[in-house]
Amino acid sequence: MSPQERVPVGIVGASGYGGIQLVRLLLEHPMVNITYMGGSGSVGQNFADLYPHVAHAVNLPIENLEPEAIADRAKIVFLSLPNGLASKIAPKLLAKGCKVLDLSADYRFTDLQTYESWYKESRADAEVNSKAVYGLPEIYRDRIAGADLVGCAGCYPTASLLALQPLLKQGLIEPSTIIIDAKSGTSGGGRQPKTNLLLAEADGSLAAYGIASHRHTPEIEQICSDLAGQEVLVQFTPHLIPMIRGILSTVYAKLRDPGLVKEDLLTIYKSFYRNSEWVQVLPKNTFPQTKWALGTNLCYLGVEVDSRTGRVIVVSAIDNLMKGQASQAVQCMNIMMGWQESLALPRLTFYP
Ligand SMILES: NC(=O)C1=CN([C@@H]2O[C@H](COP(=O)(O)OP(=O)(O)OC[C@H]3O[C@@H](n4cnc5c(N)ncnc54)[C@H](OP(=O)(O)O)[C@@H]3O)[C@@H](O)[C@H]2O)C=CC1
Ligand SMILES: CC(=O)N[C@@H](CCC(=O)OP(=O)(O)O)C(=O)O
Repeated sequence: MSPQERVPVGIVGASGYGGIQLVRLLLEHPMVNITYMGGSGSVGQNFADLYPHVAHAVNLPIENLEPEAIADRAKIVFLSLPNGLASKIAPKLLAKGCKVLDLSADYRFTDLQTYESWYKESRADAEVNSKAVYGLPEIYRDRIAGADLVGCAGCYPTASLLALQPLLKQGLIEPSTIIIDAKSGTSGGGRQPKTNLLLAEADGSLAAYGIASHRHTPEIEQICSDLAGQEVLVQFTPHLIPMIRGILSTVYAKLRDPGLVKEDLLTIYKSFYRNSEWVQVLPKNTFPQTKWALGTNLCYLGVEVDSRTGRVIVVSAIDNLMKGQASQAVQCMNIMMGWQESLALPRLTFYP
């Protein structure tokens, strides 16, 4: 297919970490052609000025956010912007017939009051929001297939929900006992300078943050409640780890049947994810490392049971910029467009 025959795609927030990962993936995608890049501080520069190492592959200007102009040039638009901006642009893009994938949190919540109270932003797009689908294909593939607007899942929620899904769907745990202990590399904080992400501040140190208050808590709870068919509250504690990319999420919960052993759980997990090529359930006594997932769309899961405490423990590893962000958005696009789901999605790490 020549570039002119491919579907034109726009990336808004192209200069950021999500933006450059989207560029990398979409340049390798056989069905799309990047025709528009948008931003704010980088407007007027060329993408290749910001990332000279990709100048041989792409050299588009970064332009102002003008929904009418974007819709004239693109049929699919990725919004990779700080929270609170997508909800101002997406309704206009949708009205012009675009399909929209938002990488921020704006379209992840079915209940806008929850979004407003956790994100301290008021919203005037309830009707549009009601049509958004949560972008985690291993949970909502069928809904994504019919959607025009996808609110791609957050990074910590992706790792944690893929670990929890079989347990909640099959009623294997007491939902009120869920504890999620998660660690992220510093790229999770984005490319904009922040003091706590400086090498001199983050290197050689490990710290919890957002304890009992992180904004991913209600997102995880919303999907857990849907999976369990009852209201679920979780204890979620994220940590900043002195490395660049990757998330490791360790999930704990009490088993309803204390007689279950790890072999039972492994059989359940392998069967549950047998048709999910992006979720790799590891063999007995094997637990994931974040470096295995780097640069890939994979989520690795390791499963254990502590018969002494009656708890199941699931360890989940993803690349926060890939399955936690950009490649998951491309996976959602493939499903929305009815294309082969794996198009342009890396399955092998570049790490040794
Ligand atoms: N980093 C991660 O691990 C993950 C991030 N996300 C979410 O994805 C979104 C993007 O994150 P990330 O790529 O890390 O962020 P970055 O900080 O790296 O990039 C943000 C982008 O937004 C653009 N931007 C900022 N303000 C405006 C504005 N007012 N108008 C237009 N463009 C603007 C910037 O453009 P410019 O340089 O031109 O100002 C930049 O391209 C966020 O909502 C984040 O929460 C989701 C999952 C994981
Ligand atoms: C290390 C770090 O700062 N991580 C970010 C989460 C990453 C992110 O951008 O969150 P979304 O997945 O919701 O977009 C944070 O804790 O807010």
